[in-house]
Amino acid sequence: MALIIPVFIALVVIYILSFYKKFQNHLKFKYYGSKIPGPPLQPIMGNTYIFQNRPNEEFQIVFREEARKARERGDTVIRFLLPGKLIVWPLTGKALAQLLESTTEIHKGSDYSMFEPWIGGLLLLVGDRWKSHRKMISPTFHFAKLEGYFNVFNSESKIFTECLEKFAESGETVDIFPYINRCLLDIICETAMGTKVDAQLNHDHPYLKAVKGYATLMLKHSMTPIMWNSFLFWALGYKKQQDDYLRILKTFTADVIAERKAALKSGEVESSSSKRNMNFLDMMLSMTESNQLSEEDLRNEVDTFMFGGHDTTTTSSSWTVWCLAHHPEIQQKVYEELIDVCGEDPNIDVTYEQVNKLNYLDLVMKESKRLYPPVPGVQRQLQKDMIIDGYTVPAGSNVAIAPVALHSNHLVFKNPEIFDPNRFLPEECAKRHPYDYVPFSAGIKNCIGQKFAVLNEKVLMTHLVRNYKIEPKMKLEETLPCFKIVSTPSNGIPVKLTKRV
Ligand code: HEM
Repeated sequence: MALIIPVFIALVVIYILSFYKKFQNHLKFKYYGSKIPGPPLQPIMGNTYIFQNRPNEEFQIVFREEARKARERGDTVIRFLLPGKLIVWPLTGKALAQLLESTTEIHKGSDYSMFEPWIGGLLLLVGDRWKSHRKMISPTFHFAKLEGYFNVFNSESKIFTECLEKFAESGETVDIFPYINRCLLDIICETAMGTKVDAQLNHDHPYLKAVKGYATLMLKHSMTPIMWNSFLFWALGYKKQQDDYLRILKTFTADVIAERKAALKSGEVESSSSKRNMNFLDMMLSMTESNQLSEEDLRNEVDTFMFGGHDTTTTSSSWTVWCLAHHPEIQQKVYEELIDVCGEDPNIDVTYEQVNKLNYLDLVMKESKRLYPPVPGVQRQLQKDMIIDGYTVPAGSNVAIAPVALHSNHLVFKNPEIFDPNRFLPEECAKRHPYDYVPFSAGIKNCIGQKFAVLNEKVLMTHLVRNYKIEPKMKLEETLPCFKIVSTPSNGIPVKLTKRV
């Protein structure tokens, strides 16, 4: 009993000190932030007003607009100041180079704290653990392995086109986004985990609903200072929401691991004897058996792959469909190339060699990722002060790799709002700084699944475009990329499909 009062006082002091630390940071960020160009600051809330009372789908427009104004002033960086948080966006590939080429500034930004209880794998790791995990996982994406995934890419893409057939027959509008989402979840589970989940046949898959809910909660957290206090986060009911989503997400991946372990143990499936031929999960399982990886590391990497491997590709493929729907002449050119390279039969499997010959589709997909970057931005939290284009950005600030701003640079991409695949012809690419276009980020923490993602999307497109003519059922600007972890379309991807004969 006698201890209660001192313990209580100690807790109060710790609580006040933690606020004091935050307050000190706030003053530091305010001091440096006010010297970096950016939108006007309000006394305490800084730039919070830019995001308040705005629907999410307007955020990307606002960011592009602020970046455009900054460029017109001749600035190459822009800052956003929130209470206790300084965010700096380099606006050109050149200004971004210092961050992307650093081998030490690879810590994810403070917004990723919400990610931690969900996916603690490669994406969030740093230091020696990151290096050793990256080395272990890289063979999953060896080109010979990628070729081996083609069976699954083809068979799941065929189920996808079959699921759409009823809409072509009835002429009814279909929001193609959830169809792509389920197909790509099936693909990542089967290729990387060796497990069939048949999400395409089970439309209410709880995992997909939980991913969506968690992403929305994360975004709300990053934009709402009141949620940054863990007590208020709990008291306002957000912690319960978070825990409910986490339970679904974690149970799903735990089940995938358990099923694969059981199937291997019973001899129902056989893992390859050579590491080069193993799928991602079998390779991770063999590393846990030899104690190179803990059970927790294994679960974290599976969670990372599951998320990284389907939500990004879904968003990317969906925007490519939207671009094709709105540009019939470009769609026709893609179709002609497909017939030329893959032949007349729309249901025949496509091969690795054929896909590598689809040069025009490649340009189209690159341009779609420019206009609608699937990951609009990632943030790094600086460990040390960094000078970016003459401005001191203090340690603890967040610096963004922001394709949403870089890809709309009118000084690099003329008329950036226009969809023009020819921007990616080799002679055009040669005129730009390599970091002016970074949908998969760059440097040592770049996307490990980039090649997988591109091949997967290409195979999906070959099946869709060979089978159907796609028309939009909304104006281009009536569905907009949200500013979430990925650029989800605000009103889906509503299209009309007509069976090609
Ligand atoms: C169009 C699809 C994709 C896009 C646009 C994309 C984009 C990105 C971006 C922007 C990063 C962050 C890099 C950074 O912090 O600098 C990243 C990292 C990562 N991505 Fe992807 N990604 C895609 C597909 C995939 C796929 C299919 C997988 C796995 C199968 C995957 C797995 C990962 C992993 C594990 C990381 C963390 C890498 C590390 O930190 O070492 N991604 N991705």
